[in-house]
Amino acid sequence: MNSYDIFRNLTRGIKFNHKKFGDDLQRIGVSKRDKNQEQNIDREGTHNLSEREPKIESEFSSKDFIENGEENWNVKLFNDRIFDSSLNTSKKSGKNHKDGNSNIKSERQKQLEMMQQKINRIRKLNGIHVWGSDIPEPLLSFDQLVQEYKVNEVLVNNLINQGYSTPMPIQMQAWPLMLQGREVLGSAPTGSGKTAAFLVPILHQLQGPKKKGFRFVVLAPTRELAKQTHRECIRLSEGIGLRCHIISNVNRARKMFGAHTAKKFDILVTTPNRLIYLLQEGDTPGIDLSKVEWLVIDESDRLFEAGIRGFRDQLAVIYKACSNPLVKRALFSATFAFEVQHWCKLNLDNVAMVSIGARNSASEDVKQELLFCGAEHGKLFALRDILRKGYKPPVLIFVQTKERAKELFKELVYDNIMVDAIHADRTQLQRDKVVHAFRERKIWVLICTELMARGIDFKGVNLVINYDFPQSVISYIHRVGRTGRAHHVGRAVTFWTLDDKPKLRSIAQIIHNSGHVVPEWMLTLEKPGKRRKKTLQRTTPVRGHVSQYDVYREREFFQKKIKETKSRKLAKKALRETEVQENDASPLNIEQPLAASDEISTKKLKRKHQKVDMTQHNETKRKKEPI
Ligand SMILES: Nc1ncnc2c1ncn2[C@@H]1O[C@H](COP(=O)(O)OP(=O)(O)OP(=O)(O)O)[C@@H](O)[C@H]1O
Repeated sequence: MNSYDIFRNLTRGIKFNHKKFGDDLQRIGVSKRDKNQEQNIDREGTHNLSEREPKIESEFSSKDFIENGEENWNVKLFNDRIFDSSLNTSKKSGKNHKDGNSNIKSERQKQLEMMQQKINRIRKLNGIHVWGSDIPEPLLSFDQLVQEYKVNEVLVNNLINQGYSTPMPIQMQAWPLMLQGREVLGSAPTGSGKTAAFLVPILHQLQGPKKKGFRFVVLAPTRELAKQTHRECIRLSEGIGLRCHIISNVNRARKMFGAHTAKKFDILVTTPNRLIYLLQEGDTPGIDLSKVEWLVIDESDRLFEAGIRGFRDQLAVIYKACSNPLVKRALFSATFAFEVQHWCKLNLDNVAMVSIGARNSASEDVKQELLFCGAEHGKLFALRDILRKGYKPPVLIFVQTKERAKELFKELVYDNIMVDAIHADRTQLQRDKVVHAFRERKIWVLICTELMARGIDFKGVNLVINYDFPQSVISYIHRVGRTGRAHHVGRAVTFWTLDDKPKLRSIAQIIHNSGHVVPEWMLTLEKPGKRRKKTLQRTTPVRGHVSQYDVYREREFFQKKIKETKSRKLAKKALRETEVQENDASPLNIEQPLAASDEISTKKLKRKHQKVDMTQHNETKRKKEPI
């Protein structure tokens, strides 16, 4: 239910003076009643706004918003719908309307219609899809920020100093919405400026430092992304005086944010885990979030995931800690989960949803291809082949696990390539150094795990190689999105083997949808059933070793183990046999009659001993013989 629904329910049965409130009623979609309606209403004695009002949820449902992400999706605004519907209801009312049609469509309505058409055109041109009530017009230039929304000029200059000349589509629509204080769910392709889309309006609204404590919190799924957002925040707020902090060490942060010192800061960028640690450890929370005015969840679908990978439980604790009743929330991501959308509709106040381009699609600026490598060891040949033919650094290579990252690193480090690896086993300091060196172009090829798949903005990555096939479509979109950012062109090559065939169709479809060529048969592969799809999403194929050398080494290791265990078993057996022999020789056994089975086993033993004696005899004989 949005604010207009609430308004409609509250005003049920109330008659409005159309002369006085004409403009407002028109804005929320109540057309001037004709005579028939007037009579009906009088008879019923009510003025049921909700019945007259087109329900946006049913006409322009969230499903439309999500599913009609295709190009032919006709963006219809809430106001547009209302306007059309007011005309439609008048048309339906028959004769009276025919005469009065020209009166209803007043000059002002015509102007409104034209304006609306213009807005629709802008949105269509930029692939902007919106859902919600009363969505403002998109901004087209930075000047509009200053002139219409009175945004701090220092902030706008900081944008220009970054080399930005015009707003990106997500910024065009998210800026006016957030500047009006609206809660937003924003989705736009990778590398399309979502960070600035939420930073600019909030930095403006904070109105400089206020010594109140944290008023703006940004949550990011990884430390690397939090660091990047923190840096961007400092860059954009330069000259405004806002103090931005990132939690790198929780113990230091605890001392820093104690009840008094926390007042020094305005903005906090962190991962949910670190914040939770501060909120829950000890008797009193190590951080006060009661003054938070804006809470932004970046990579929202990742943070909303349930289970060990997700942060859903942590988010609940953080929401609770942001106890300011006026706190506003905004969620952004390149990929869109129905669950997040559903949550937003239920929990956010008059939420506005903005989506750029088709839902869950890879960036069109990335040239994507699939490369069949046969089996696991074929990948290393393929990779060396790509690197040998010539490549333009920086290059990112994604692998499935940290073990594989280490193995691949060992392989490439001797190939005369400036290569390094980043994964969860490396210390924070090492990770920071690697990221820094990669940004500085001291490292040409960076091997990484899923850790670096989301949000990280390395300028000018030319090539992304999915050495291991991604676990899901979502993972694919984020991984290849590390290149082709901010309208630069990039390339992504995805290796696949027969083990990856079950997931091939979905990834091929994504590549096909973004306008790149994939073999036709891949698109017609059988779709997995619902249950299979779920298990596929959760599991990854067990991959062998990266290098053939490791395979041999492992085989040798196991063969040695098997030999060892065999010889151990034999030794044990021999020991047991000697024990039996000793027992046989004991006077106790001579006295006692043997059981039938014992008799057989002793017979067997004797035969074996005889055999052993014979072989020993033969060997000694052979030794004595001249060669
Ligand atoms: N208006 C703009 N004009 C030009 N470049 C911009 C603009 N806004 C942001 N950028 C640049 O675009 C790049 C990508 O921005 P950002 O990291 O915010 O993308 P994103 O949409 O958050 O990507 P991801 O989904 O991968 O997190 C950055 O290098 C940023 O500096």
